[in-house]
Amino acid sequence: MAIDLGTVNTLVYVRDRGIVLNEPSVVALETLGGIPRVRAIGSDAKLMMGKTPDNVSTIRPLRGGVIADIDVAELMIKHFIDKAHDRPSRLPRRPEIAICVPSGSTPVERRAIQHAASQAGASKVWFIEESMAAAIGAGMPVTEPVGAMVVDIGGGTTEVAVLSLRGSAYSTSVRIGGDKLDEAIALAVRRKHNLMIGEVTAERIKLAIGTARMPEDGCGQVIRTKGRDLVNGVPKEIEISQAEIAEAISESVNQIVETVLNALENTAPELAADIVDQGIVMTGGGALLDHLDVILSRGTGLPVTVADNPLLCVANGAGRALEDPIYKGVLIAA
Ligand SMILES: Nc1ncnc2c1ncn2[C@@H]1O[C@H](COP(=O)(O)OP(=O)(O)OP(=O)(O)O)[C@@H](O)[C@H]1O
Repeated sequence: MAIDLGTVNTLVYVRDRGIVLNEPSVVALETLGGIPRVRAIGSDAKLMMGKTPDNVSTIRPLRGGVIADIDVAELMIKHFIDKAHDRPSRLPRRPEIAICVPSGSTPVERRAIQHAASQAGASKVWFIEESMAAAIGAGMPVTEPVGAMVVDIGGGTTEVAVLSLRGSAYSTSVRIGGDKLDEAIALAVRRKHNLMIGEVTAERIKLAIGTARMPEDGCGQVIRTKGRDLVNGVPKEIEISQAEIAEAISESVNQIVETVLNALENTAPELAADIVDQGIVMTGGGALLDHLDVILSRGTGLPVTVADNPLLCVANGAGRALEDPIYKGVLIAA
């Protein structure tokens, strides 16, 4: 079994069956008589975000590429492993589990993750770097003596790595991902339209009309969105254009391009030459942002491709690393 423990989504991969679980990394806690208990985890908890009464809170235990709430993260991991077990399967009772962790996680956090996996029945726990898993999942030649650059844009972080011979020749991570784009959209709507919107609405706008490039006609598509008027406090509906979104997220997009340029500058010449031939591969949900590949290609002067099913690359790659002996060495024993 392999788990992609993401800031926004958690995926569980099971040998011979592929991805059996793909749910938001969200937990809803309800406090009754001063004692908190779990109300919902995953998709059900996400539906409650921003709509809870005072005694219920929705928590995203991973934020910005780090584990913000270890106890809740542990609960969530155990729940997802149990749920994957519940589905009819030929899962061994005590599987080996490879977990893909945020690169910024500390030894204490990794121990907590290991503890949660062991509690849920893992016979052995392995860790795998997110960018390595992403590259394997994208089908990149990570076992060969060829430099391969992967840019994994998740919810909390963007990980950039140059991989060769099952190892990482250079890697870096910045706390810019889908969440930052959503925040930038919410801020722009507040500043320009005096309208307060929640993070779920901001993400919905991004998924509907988000783009990394200014529309050629200067405005692009327009959608209507609702929120609370900051002046008189009542609900209101406004129209927002693709150009406004492109402008709002441009700073974050530029930072992603800068991070990749920085990585290229720090890459050994022979590996850099391979990247010129092979190009850059983007993975993670952020890779689906309209025209981001074009902007990155323009900024670096290199070919850029988006992996097939970029949201699934990390989980598929971690699963493959566990099953295929060719990847021996990329897993780190917990
Ligand atoms: N079509 C799309 N356009 C733009 N962004 C998208 C699209 N589809 C998904 N996303 C964004 O991708 C992000 C989730 O990606 P992913 O599941 O790869 O992240 P994660 O693995 O949970 O995060 P991390 O790797 O930082 O821990 C969310 O911010 C989501 O809004």
